[in-house]
Amino acid sequence: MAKSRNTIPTQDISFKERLSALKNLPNFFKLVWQSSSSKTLISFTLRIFRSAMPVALLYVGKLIIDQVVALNTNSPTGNLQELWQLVALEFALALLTDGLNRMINLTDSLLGDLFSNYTSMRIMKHAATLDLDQFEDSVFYDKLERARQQTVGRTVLLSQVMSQVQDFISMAFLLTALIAFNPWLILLLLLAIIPSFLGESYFNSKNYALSRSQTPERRELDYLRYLGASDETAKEVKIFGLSDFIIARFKTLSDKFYNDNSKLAVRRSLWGTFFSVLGTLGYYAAYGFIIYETISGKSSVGSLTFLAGSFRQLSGLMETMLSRFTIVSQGAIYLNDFIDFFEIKPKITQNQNALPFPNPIKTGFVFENVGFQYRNTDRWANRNLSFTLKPGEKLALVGENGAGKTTLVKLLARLYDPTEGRILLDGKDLKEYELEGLRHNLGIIFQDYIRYQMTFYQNIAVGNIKEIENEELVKRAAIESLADKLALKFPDAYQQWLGRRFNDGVELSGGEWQKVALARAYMKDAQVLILDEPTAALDARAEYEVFQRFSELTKGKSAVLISHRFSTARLADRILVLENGTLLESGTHQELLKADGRYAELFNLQAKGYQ
Ligand SMILES: Nc1ncnc2c1ncn2[C@@H]1O[C@H](COP(=O)(O)OP(=O)(O)OP(=O)(O)O)[C@@H](O)[C@H]1O
Repeated sequence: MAKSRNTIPTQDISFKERLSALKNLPNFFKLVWQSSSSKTLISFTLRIFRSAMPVALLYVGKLIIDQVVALNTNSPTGNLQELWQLVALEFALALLTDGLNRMINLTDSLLGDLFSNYTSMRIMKHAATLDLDQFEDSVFYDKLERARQQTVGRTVLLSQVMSQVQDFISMAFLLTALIAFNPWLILLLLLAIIPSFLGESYFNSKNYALSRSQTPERRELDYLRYLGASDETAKEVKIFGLSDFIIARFKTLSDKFYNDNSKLAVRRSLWGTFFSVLGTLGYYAAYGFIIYETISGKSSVGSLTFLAGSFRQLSGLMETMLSRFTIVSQGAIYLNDFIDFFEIKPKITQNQNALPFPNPIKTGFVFENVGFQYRNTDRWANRNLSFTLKPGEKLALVGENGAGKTTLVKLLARLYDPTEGRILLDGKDLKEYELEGLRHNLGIIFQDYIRYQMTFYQNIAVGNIKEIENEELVKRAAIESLADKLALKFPDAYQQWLGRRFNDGVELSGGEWQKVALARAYMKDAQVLILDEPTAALDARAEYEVFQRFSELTKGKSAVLISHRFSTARLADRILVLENGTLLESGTHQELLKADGRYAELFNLQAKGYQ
């Protein structure tokens, strides 16, 4: 399992790289704004008000203390009424601060949810445009996985950036006050904070590099978690007694994960403690200095509390802002993955002046020396394939496992484009036609069709989702594939939930699922019907009936049947025998038997089994 994985090297991210990643922030805010412009605006406005609160509170506090001292020393500036007014003002400011905090948290969390939903949808939308080939690339998959993580993780980035702006304004207020008193205090402040900032930024880049290098393992952990505890895998895991094997692999991986992470966390914590001591030292040096100035009569007691409070708050704010800067810039680096994902473009596209799919097809499909290699392999899944599929013709593809039958169908549907040679439709390259038209005109049921954990009705309607409201069509498709009898057995008839994943779902047998999947092929008025081993799970009677139906229903249409059962294949007008991706023989059942080649050999082998 581990061998097949691509490993991503642990790279350190330099300060410069992190700074340059900040250029992703405008794009990020564009997405936030698109998620909800009103909530973004509200959050921003609330934070501006909130940023003025610390200095206002401290200043009112200073005025209160000066009043108290004046009243105690019977100074002429003492005024009891003013004192109580100030206390009431401070009380109101405290209430307002609390209210603003709550409103900010609420807006951020709502905005975060909207952002997460919006970006999840954007990811699904973009993923749908990409090629099958791209999904089979593990580097792509890692990117998709990291982009997916962004949809949740980035909501934190959102409030972090907003808080940064808020703290910046608060800091400007406090700094003005501090500079007015003594600019040297600022120097002390910086000296106390810079080591802590450098430390934070160093460890954040280490964290990012580590977490990035762990993406393949994280995917494997998720997969193992799914294997070890899911309804779809439970049966086989039990029968083969795989649980210990899966858990052992999980443990090895998760232990390695834990060890790598904990080493870094411990180092980070030790250095963090050291830097925080430096910060505290800086604060007390400044505090001592302000006390000295007050004792020597250069400033009032109120000013002492104001300055000490400002200094403490400023040092706290700066520290938070600096360490938040590294979090924000790190978050911005993660955004690279997100933005990268959206920059992946599909290769299987259509031209601007693409031709509409012909209706009806006139001369049919022609494979001209078609060859295809899957990504990251030197093996040819198909090679030197030349044959035609005429309108109205029924073609059967036979051949041993791995002979290239399914690949041929995928090429026909342009899920992949040929590596060499070309496929023509009515004399023109398939690439010149509109993709949607092509896919709409092919009714394909793959052997690994999806068993949707949805209703029976929806399971059929997915064959032509535009017609989901067309009840008559769905029911007719069910009748045509012989799936309609299932509805009679279900308590909820067509609205019966299928599969066990959700409440009240009914599980079907393999053959029953196959009938449901077959109904999808009849949902569209496709010109070419392709069934990839459509009857493998059907019993003998059902198979016979399905094919009777199929022949009736596809009259005048082209059809491709992939089957390992020769009783099925022999019904075709022409049979293509594939071996190692190439065309070995072709002809009618009788012709091929007469030729006494591979087809005859395989046919007789199967017939013998029935004797
Ligand atoms: N997604 C893929 N990536 C890489 N190789 C693949 C992929 N799918 C199939 N192959 C390889 O391509 C070859 C042809 O596979 P294909 O699925 O076309 O065979 P098939 O004739 O349909 O087999 P079966 O009868 O078992 O369904 C096989 O050797 C297989 O290993």
